[in-house]
Amino acid sequence: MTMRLDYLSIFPAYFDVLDISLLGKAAVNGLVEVHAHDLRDWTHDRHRTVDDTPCGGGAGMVMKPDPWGEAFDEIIGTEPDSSVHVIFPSPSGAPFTQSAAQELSSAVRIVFCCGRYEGIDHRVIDYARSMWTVHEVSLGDYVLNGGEVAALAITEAVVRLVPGFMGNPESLAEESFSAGQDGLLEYPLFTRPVSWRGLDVPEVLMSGHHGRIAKWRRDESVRLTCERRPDLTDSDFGVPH
Ligand SMILES: Nc1ccc2ncsc2c1
Repeated sequence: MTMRLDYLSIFPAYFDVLDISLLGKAAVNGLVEVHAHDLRDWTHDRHRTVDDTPCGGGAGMVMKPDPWGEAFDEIIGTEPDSSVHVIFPSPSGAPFTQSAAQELSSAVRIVFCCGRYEGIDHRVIDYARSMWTVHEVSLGDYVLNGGEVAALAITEAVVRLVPGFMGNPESLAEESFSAGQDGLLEYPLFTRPVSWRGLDVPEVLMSGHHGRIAKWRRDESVRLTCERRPDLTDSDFGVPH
């Protein structure tokens, strides 16, 4: 199954980066198909206008609904289809999580709508909700200049989970937030040399004792999660098992 990814933006060149690295390889292998579109291609005035002043006043500009609607008609179609996932990155969206990435990794089509200015006329999102499966998602409590960087981050989080993308899928099971880690943060990692600038690899990792190594890793994951992400822990995690 090929996953089709579409990106609607006034800066479509942001998505040229998807031609390199693993993502580029996935496109070559037919795992994913990437299409970036310039929203201004669906404007009809000399200045290719995509924004206007906000109704009700206020600072900044709002993205007009018309270009989005015409772009949707051409790129996605005019018939409702719940199998199409439309993502609006937004500071006011729901937090994007690893489980959301996992769910999206089985999608056949994902369309990223990258807003700029103060945002997109809300009727665009309402219309999309009437037609497709819409996700308004935030990457964190900070504001970027537009949705493009967020769309790239979400793309990487999702595509790396597509079956066949990662050479060694077993490595996914041990990552932070993965089910294999019980949603905990990943333990610290080490490799050779054993001693480096006076800093040594923890002895337990060189012991060859798999039970002790597994316990050390679990304890470290619980410790790190309790220290850095108490929001991810519940009463059970507080006590290393
Ligand atoms: N459209 C837009 C603007 C800012 C921003 N910051 C994080 S996601 C996002 C999306």
